[in-house]
Amino acid sequence: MPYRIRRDADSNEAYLETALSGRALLEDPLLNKGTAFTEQERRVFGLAGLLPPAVSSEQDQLARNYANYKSKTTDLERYQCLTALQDRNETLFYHLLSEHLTEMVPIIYTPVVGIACQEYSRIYHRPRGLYISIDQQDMLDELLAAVRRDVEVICVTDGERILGLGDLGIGGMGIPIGKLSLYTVCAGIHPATTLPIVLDVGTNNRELLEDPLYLGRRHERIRGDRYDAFMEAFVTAVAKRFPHAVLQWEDFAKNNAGRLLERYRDRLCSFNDDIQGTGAVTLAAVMAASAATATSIAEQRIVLLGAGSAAVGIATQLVIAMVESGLSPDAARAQICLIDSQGLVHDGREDLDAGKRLYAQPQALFSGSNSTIPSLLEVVRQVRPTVLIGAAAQPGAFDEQIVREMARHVEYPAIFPLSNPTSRCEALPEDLVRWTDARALIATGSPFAPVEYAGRSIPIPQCNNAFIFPGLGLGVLASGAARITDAMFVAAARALSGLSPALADASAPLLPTVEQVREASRHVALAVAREAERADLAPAMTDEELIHRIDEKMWTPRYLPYRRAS
Ligand SMILES: NC(=O)c1ccc[n+]([C@@H]2O[C@H](COP(=O)([O-])OP(=O)(O)OC[C@H]3O[C@@H](n4cnc5c(N)ncnc54)[C@H](O)[C@@H]3O)[C@@H](O)[C@H]2O)c1
Ligand SMILES: O=C(O)C[C@H](O)C(=O)O
Ligand SMILES: [Mn+2]
Repeated sequence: MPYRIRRDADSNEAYLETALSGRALLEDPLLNKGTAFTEQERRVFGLAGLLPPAVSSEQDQLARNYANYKSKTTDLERYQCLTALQDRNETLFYHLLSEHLTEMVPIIYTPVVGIACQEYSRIYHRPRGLYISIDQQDMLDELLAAVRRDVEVICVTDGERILGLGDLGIGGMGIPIGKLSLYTVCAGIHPATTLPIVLDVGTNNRELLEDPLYLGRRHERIRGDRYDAFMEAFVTAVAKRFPHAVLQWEDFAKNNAGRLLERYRDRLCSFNDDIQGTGAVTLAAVMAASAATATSIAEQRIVLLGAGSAAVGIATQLVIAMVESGLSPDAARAQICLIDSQGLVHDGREDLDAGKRLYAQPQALFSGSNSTIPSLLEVVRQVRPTVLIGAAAQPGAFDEQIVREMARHVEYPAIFPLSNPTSRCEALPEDLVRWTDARALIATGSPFAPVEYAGRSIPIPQCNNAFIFPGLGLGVLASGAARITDAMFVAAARALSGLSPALADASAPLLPTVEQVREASRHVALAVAREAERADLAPAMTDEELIHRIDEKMWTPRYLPYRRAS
């Protein structure tokens, strides 16, 4: 690390000590304060002449950067404006974000990060994190060593399933960058300790392969043994260089997502966010909906559109929670219907993988159906679900007929179109409100403005794994947990659902707002740490000790005075 945080012996005030000076100091985004360097700091660090003469306060800089942001006319320009700030001054970037969460999180995260990934090779201006190609397998140790920082959280993708947008190759790098920014925004993890990585194994996206500006390797995706050997070498190198880091797998295509999770979950502290993080936030929303309707989770009849990473992750955690509330695993699974691109997952189908087969409904139950594989509408008609969840990236899939059919049988239908970005969402909240006369309990994957209906303004909560993974990582790091388990995600879900505004007022949103996410992450972290201890994966600590460790890890982005290291 090129710096240390110390405390003054007399005043006990924190200060930052660094040996960097001149341009090198201004060019390190973790250290740069730009025009806020004081006269004295400018003298001590050799900055004279390198900055305009006026000294700005942090507030002046916030005002200047916010005005600059406000002058942009498109979302992509807003994204570029914010990432440019991140690349020159991280403290100011996070300070500005923390004051405009509702406005800016949708820019650096879903939905706008999706456009940024699609346009990655056109808007590229500066590298961030690590880009590792499959032909660099024998250099992995070297590449990780060059990071020269103590990394605590890694987020890695191979770019094959970026949100609901498909294979974006190297452009997928926008996702690990955005996810790690959220670790800092939502849980205070210091940006110096995070590392985004894209593993470039090629792309099958024709448009990218033919784009002269494309920045990734220009070949089809490499699969099979060579892919697996590369992943194995990657994990081995990570475990050697950063043995205590949390490794988050993100936006891998379905087949690889599940396999990598299973292969590595017991080898190092790793989890798959699309499977487990999504499972937990959705479980929290279902728990809150159960409480709001004075029912138990074991009574819910759940229909999931999609049977991929997100859907299977959601189903897995619903089953754990239903079993905890008294059902047998078989009885719990019987209450969950998965629907994939062919239709209902049922036991008459021969095309099911092991993950789906577990949830196969008896085909005989659906004998009234017109087709051998019942459609979503037919399933809704037959099952009369209390909860309808979308994770299939099929915009408009929850159409008026389906939603009205569901709402005929259930007083407060819970409907969660979770697919991202907004362009992939299964239904628009304003339609859901209208079709159900505002009875629907709604939560969406991407953010939506409140819906105005019958003289009311109905806020739409966001059901996004961002309410889970930052707090989970924080809890793992604070407790020193050795592994990450499904039970930790269920604990996280329980903690999050405990903060649901709907517990006190059944008509309130099912989940907290993004403005409350830092507090939510703190609760999630404590619950995760407690579960780690219960499972003997972390040393025993009092609540007080744990909370102290969690709070100590939560960085608040503010400038410190600087002193020169001697
Ligand atoms: N809100 C969140 O926190 C969150 C988290 C993870 C994923 N997601 C979103 O969920 C979506 C799916 O992600 P995933 O990782 O599960 O992807 P995936 O590729 O693993 O799964 C997609 C699933 O959709 C099914 N599908 C495709 N077309 C269909 C159709 N016409 N009808 C029914 N099913 C169809 C596929 O068969 C597959 O089972 C993405 O849009 C992603 O952004 C949201
Ligand atoms: O990135 C998000 O907004 C959530 C999720 O991880 C996704 O892949 O859609
Ligand atoms: Mn994801």
